Amino acid sequence: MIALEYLLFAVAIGLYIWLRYRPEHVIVISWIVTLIIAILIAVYVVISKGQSYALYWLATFPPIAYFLLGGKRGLITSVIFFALCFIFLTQATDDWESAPFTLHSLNNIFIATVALIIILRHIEQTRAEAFHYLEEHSQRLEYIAVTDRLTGLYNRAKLDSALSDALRKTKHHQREFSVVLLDIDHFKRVNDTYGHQVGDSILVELGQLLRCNVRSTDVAGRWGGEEFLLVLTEHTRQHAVMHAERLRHAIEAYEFRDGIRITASFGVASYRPGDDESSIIKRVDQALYRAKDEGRNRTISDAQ
Ligand SMILES: Nc1nc2c(ncn2[C@@H]2O[C@H](COP(=O)(O)OP(=O)(O)OP(=O)(O)O)[C@@H](O)[C@H]2O)c(=O)[nH]1
Repeated sequence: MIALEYLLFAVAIGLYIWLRYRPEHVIVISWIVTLIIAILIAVYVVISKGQSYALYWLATFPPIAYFLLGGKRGLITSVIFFALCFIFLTQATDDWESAPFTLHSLNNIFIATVALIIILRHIEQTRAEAFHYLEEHSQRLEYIAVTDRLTGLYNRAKLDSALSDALRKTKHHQREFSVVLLDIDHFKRVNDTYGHQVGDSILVELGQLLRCNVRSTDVAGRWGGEEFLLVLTEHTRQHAVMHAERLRHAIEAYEFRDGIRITASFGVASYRPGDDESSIIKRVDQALYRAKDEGRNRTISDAQ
């Protein structure tokens, strides 16, 4: 029996260590470990014939169950385990002639255990609430860190990291990728004519238009002022130019707030071996500059 106990104990420890490397099986392994520990404690109580030192081990079960199974499951498992142990021990006192405890002491153990379960439930609930609060808070901070406040698109910091990611993946997997830089034409006039607030609304609407027109794998963000950058993964230059042209027509056809219409100029640059962040941005900037220079409301690529 003792050998079996050691074996079960070793299995429980082994499974617990394995958990660290198999997080996808966390629930199944947690249940198995909890069950093994419940069996170990129950067997120990039975073979020691309910000696008081053995009964102390009962108190270790609720913390383990809460730790491994979480608040709700830990509570239910602890209650079931203790109800079964209590029934078993009450029955056992009839069979064990020299039972080392009285019903009174068993009641005391029962009451102390109920108190322990309630305290652990409270601690677990507080821990879970704190965890959810921190999780929500960190998601909110993460959102703020990568989002442009006005348009809700990604901000410059996120675009920088998306650009670095795209470059790394492209170099590693020999794939294509392109960037598109667009700038609203004569935006100063919009501000001067309708006011800065209307200008802001147009930037917001343009942000929504861009968001609806990029794939989930692409990244669209505000590069600064009235400039927006798209990082288009797995886009050849030809595809990126077509994409930019579609967007340009969509912007031209769109009726913004108060019936205002705007146009935008587009620069397109595609990855060339040896590129880094600054070289590809320099080319897309030059392409955009040429689009402006050649009359605006057009798309120019770094191959033209
Ligand atoms: N409303 C608003 N305007 C902005 C914002 N950021 C930049 N601008 C304005 O964008 C305008 C950019 O002006 P310019 O750089 O002269 O360019 P443009 O008038 O668009 O002319 P081209 O780019 O040459 O076609 C300026 O008037 C800025 O004040 C913003 O967040 N909100």
